[in-house]
Amino acid sequence: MARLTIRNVSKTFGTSFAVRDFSLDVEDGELVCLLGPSGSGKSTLLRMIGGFEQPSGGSILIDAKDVTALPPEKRPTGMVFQSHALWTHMDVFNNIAFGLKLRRLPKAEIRERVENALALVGLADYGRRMTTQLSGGQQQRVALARSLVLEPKILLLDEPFASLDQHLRERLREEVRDIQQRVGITTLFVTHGQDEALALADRIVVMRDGSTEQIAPPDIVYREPQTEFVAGFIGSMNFVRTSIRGGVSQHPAFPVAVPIEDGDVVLAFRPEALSLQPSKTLSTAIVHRSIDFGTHKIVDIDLADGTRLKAMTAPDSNWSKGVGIEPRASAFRAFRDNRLVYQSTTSGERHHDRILGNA
Ligand SMILES: Nc1ncnc2c1ncn2[C@@H]1O[C@H](COP(=O)(O)OP(=O)(O)OP(=O)(O)O)[C@@H](O)[C@H]1O
Repeated sequence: MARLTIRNVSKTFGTSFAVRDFSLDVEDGELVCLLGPSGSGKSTLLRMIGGFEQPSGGSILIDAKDVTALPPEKRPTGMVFQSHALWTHMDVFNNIAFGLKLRRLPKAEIRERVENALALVGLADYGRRMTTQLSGGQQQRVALARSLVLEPKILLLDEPFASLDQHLRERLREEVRDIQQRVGITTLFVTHGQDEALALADRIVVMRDGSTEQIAPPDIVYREPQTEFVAGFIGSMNFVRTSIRGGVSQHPAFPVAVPIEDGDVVLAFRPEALSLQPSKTLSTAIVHRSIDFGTHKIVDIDLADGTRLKAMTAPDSNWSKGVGIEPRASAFRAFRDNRLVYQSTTSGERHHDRILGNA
């Protein structure tokens, strides 16, 4: 078990920042996902923690010990990469045993630890197979076992399942979560898949351009995005551009109260927060298409100004052509220059409005 502290870490390549003034504390046994689009600095950050890249500034501590200047082999970290890089001339057993042999451990101990690691990743009978005779998923399990057998304090996973198909990826991430909890190992997991992060993480760090946009548990990142970027990156979100005058949105379909300073904002709300009505209500939209997911329908509608929105409706509902939309029933958030400036929440019959302190 170990605690990881990242303090004001930056990394520049030439004149551009890959990671910018990044700080994070990861608790004992916690699984944190670094989530962000391609190029947001996730891998660079992970490689700096593993010692494969040297920070341009800042420090990295494991259990309060500064490891910033240590090479990878001197750090208590284990890293699993996207491409597993197993040795093809060795069988599975020897791939996993390799690091233990370098440490000159007694043979009997090596055998026991390798067998335990194989059992942990569900490959108990695969020790004598050559790695070329394994499926992609099995190869990634061997890569994971090869890391875990060295009993690192911190496990670093860089998109380990990116090359696998969706079904296998989902199964393996459940397994990783299971193993991670059984072993209780502090873990950082890099992904650009929001589903993966939502399913796996104790906390998610949403990254963009080398900086943190939000650090929070998955449900909070989903329900309370702090920036427009996070709102758009996690889950399905509707955005409506409008301007606020005298505390009221000027958009004809969304004349909602937004008690903030005059100016342009983006209103954001989930498909499940938009209710459709028969078209006799105030504002109307045109149904573009409707997709039946069995448990619910997602209805794409177009507003008069061309804005396309998604509404989640009951599976037995049937919307076509013109519909009314009910803005008062929407729980929305307002963003200005990417920052959250206002949120409204609906609970039952009562409508609560809350102005944020920093609005
Ligand atoms: N060795 C390098 N030399 C120059 N620039 C680099 C190097 N490694 C990374 N970068 C740049 O740093 C930025 C962050 O890259 P990084 O690989 O950390 O992003 P990422 O979020 O992991 O992306 P992906 O999901 O595509 O792997 C990118 O702009 C990338 O081009």
